[in-house]
Amino acid sequence: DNAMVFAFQKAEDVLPYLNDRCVYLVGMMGSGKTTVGKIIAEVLGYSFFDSDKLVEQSVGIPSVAEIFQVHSEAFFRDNESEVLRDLSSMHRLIVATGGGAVIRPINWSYMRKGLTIWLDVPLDALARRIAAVGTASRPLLHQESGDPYAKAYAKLTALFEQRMDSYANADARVSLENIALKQGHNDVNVLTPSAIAIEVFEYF
Ligand SMILES: Nc1ncnc2c1ncn2[C@@H]1O[C@H](COP(=O)(O)OP(=O)(O)OP(=O)(O)O)[C@@H](O)[C@H]1O
Ligand SMILES: O=C(O)C1=C[C@@H](O)[C@@H](O)[C@H](O)C1
Ligand SMILES: [Mg+2]
Repeated sequence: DNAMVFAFQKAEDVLPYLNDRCVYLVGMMGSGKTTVGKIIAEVLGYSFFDSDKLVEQSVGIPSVAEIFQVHSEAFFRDNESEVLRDLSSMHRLIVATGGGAVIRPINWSYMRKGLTIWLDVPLDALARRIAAVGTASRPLLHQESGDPYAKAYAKLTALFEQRMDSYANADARVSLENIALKQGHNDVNVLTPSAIAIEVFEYF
């Protein structure tokens, strides 16, 4: 599509500024770190890593939800920090971090070696996206009963309250609300992942 063609062009312009550094995408669950990160990596010719996936591989358990169940959130967080430490010694990577990676200061000491970008997405849009795919893979949002949208929205609100100052540590904030407004829309859902990737390049 057109946005992808434009993203490839824009990538060529911004590559010299990035200068082989890694890019860490931070943001709430469902903000698009994995989806947008893969596109950014593709157009830049960088390698993509998802820290949640790397933790699953290093622990030898195939899902974050099971790691939380079999071990604990603390065990997951310890492994997440080790993964980020290992990635921080590499170059030319796009890293989708876990939504909670920002809460540990040690993780910032690793991520600061590269460029950190906060994908800031309104909570109602997050809850809508997550309700559409179900909460089974996101243990902090999972609920056995009730309306998935309402439950996800309530939990996301509580998490965001605790974490917003930590997300704000990022070098840049990419606000989907602001991008949509700039383009004359009042719904962030019109923004495609490739259009968002292009906006991220503004901060390189
Ligand atoms: N721009 C977009 N428009 C519509 N849907 C999107 C957009 N970006 C991502 N999504 C959808 O939202 C859901 C969450 O996206 P994604 O998995 O990339 O988020 P994430 O930030 O990696 O979340 P997590 O922290 O839980 O891993 C996915 O189902 C994805 O397809
Ligand atoms: O926001 C969070 O705390 C999380 C986000 C996911 O990426 C996973 O890292 C895990 O489900 C926890
Ligand atoms: Mg992800």
